[in-house]
Amino acid sequence: MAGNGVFVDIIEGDVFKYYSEGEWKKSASGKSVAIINPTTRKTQYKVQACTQEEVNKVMEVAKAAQKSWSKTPLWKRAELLHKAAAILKEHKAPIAECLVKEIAKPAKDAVTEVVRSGDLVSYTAEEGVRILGEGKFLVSDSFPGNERTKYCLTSKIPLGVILAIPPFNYPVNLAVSKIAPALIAGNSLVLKPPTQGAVACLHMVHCFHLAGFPKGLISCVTGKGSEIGDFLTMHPGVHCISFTGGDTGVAISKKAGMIPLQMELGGKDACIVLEDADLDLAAGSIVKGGFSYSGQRCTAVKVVLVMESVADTLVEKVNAKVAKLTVGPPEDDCDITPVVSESSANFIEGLVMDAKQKNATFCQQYKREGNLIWPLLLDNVRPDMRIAWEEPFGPVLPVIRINSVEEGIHHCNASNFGLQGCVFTKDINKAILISDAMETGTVQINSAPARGPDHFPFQGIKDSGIGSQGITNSINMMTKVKTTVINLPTPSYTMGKL
Ligand SMILES: NC(=O)C1=CN([C@@H]2O[C@H](COP(=O)(O)OP(=O)(O)OC[C@H]3O[C@@H](n4cnc5c(N)ncnc54)[C@H](OP(=O)(O)O)[C@@H]3O)[C@@H](O)[C@H]2O)C=CC1
Ligand SMILES: O=C(O)[C@H](O)COP(=O)(O)O
Repeated sequence: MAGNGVFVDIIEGDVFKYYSEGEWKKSASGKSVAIINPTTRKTQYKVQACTQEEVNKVMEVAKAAQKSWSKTPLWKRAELLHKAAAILKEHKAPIAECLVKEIAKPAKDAVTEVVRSGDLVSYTAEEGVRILGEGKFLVSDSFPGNERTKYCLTSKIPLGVILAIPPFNYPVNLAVSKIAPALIAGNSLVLKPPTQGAVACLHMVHCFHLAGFPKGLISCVTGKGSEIGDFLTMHPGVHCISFTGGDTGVAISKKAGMIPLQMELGGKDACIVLEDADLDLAAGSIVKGGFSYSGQRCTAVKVVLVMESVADTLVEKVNAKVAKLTVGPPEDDCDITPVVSESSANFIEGLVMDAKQKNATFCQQYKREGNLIWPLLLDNVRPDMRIAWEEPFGPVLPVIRINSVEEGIHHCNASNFGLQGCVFTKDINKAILISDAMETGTVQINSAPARGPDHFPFQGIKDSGIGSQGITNSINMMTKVKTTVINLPTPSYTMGKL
């Protein structure tokens, strides 16, 4: 159970503590933030509402801890990360329980998230040892006008203090995808977890604490993003921000100082289905891609663009699969569980009502109880409907019928987002042409969009983000190239020559 066993230190009374200077602390604010269980809509947990002074302290100790951590041998950093990964996996049950209660993630998926996170940490340790152990060696005489008098050695050095802000939907996995690269690269890390998902994050941080990382190297401050977010992101002690979430990221990028930003934001991933597609494969992928975790994935299929000639058959196949989805509480491991908050459910309902008013075809009856929304496929959606462009982040999927591939690509590229997309066809040549034409960070051929496996590059263009994630890219992003140039008095290849 949350806050029990090895986790007993992280809670006092009914409020979870925050983590600073290697210790679990109560905030001087005396205030707490409630975490509402999306299923019961009652307060499940409480976390500290940290103050600006506490943020200042965390930044100060992060700076000092980073100095000695950057001198810690790479293999030792890797060893600690492997240890943390093992502890995390060992305690997957209580952490997964938090995910069930805080964000209504289906029970099995919650366990998968924790195990995947442990694997991500281990892989990052190994990748870090490999890529940070390598540098470049350049000689000067390859550039016009130079003799061979300069030897240039490059290596990668840490940035300093990394601020990590993950979203609610993968609070543990999208936190460690920032923490592990930051640490292996020699940085310190300040985590601001999402409010929904904060308690799962605090448990995860305790696993790093148990692994024995130096004091102050990792900190975790809790509080509402709307209250402490700006103070954190504009803090002069931060040298890099790694953020995953919605439009908040766009606002952060406008306010942050001259520091590297890694932004993974929203998406409206399109699924283009051609006449020659394997329609069973497409239907299965659309249901999995559109409805897993109730559509609350940035990489969810968020609009289907299907050729008119196969649309009836595809819609029929998708509907047959939608009918089999189980709907209910996450504890029962249902496919469709309550969405994260009442405001999110209201937003989704707004999109559905707009589509209804504009005469979309409802393949199922719209049904909602509290935050639980039954899966809904909307056929014959047209571009004047909001659902054609906005991301519901819920179990509602629009189908737009198209008469040409160009029409599909045009719709995809007219979006403000450009995260992922997918195309279903048996013609690989066509698939490649479509992939090149789609303005998205990734295109999947004959499968639904997905971030994983976690070592693949993951990036969005336009409003979907800045930079690229994936283990290797994140490690590189959290480092800076340092060069040392050896200047020779005479060209190095002269000795021994006549
Ligand atoms: N491209 C990607 O990889 C992913 C994108 N997303 C996108 O994220 C959205 C849903 O996630 P959600 O968590 O609701 O996104 P939000 O943008 O609302 O929140 C993300 C994080 O930002 C914090 N935050 C809120 N306000 C501020 C602020 N002013 N300064 C700094 N941090 C702040 C939140 O804290 P708090 O919870 O306390 O408000 C949370 O930790 C969707 O749009 C989705 O597409 C989600 C996952 C992956
Ligand atoms: O937040 C998200 O939606 C994730 O980045 C998606 O991850 P997945 O595609 O591996 O589920």
